[in-house]
Amino acid sequence: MTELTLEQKQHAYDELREIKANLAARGWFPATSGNLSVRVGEFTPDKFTFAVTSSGKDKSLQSPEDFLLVNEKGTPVEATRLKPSAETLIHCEIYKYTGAGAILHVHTMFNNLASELYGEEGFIPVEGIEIIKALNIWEEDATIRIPVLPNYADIPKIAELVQGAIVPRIPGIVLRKHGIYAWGASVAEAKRHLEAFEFMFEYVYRWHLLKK
Ligand SMILES: CSCCC(=O)C(=O)COP(=O)(O)O
Ligand SMILES: [Zn+2]
Repeated sequence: MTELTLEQKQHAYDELREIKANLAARGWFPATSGNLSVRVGEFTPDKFTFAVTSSGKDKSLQSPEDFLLVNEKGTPVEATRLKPSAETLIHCEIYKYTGAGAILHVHTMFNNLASELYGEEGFIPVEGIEIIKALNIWEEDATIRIPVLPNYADIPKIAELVQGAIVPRIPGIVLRKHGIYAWGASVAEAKRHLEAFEFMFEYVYRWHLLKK
């Protein structure tokens, strides 16, 4: 596998910096929550590298210590005192089984509420709303099911469930009462998917209240 260049690393960090600021401006990283990653260089399911946010940082602030490079096991590939996100193993599994280019994880009020509303079912159903097309699903009145996994304290235990939870046409997985992982081929696509999911969660929750 070819060595990464400094330019590739800087480009990935620049992309993460930009999307981090964008999502922070929406208040989508309350209380240091959330993590982001971008894959860099060549990919096989068993060997890849990605840039990920360092753990525990206030994601609404910028610092020279915001990102680091890790391998497919979530281990830093360069000497650093930075710690990768505590949830890096979930990113590893998503990359391995989807070949995605970027993953965005946020905790929002509406993804938490929707995840609890449908937590027992194991998926959040979304029926016939136009924004489903943002996931590149074009059928009329499409109904989709966004997978929800239990929010175990032990991250490796969650990571084990990721492969089985991935639904090929749905680029996201929700952790119950925790947050969403949304992915895409690029940061721009992952952002579009994330925005669509968050719209759906708000719709699902508000519609649930209106129906009562
Ligand atoms: C304060 S939120 C608890 C951890 C979490 O769910 C999260 O997304 C942030 O963890 P990280 O290690 O990536 O900062
Ligand atoms: Zn989280």
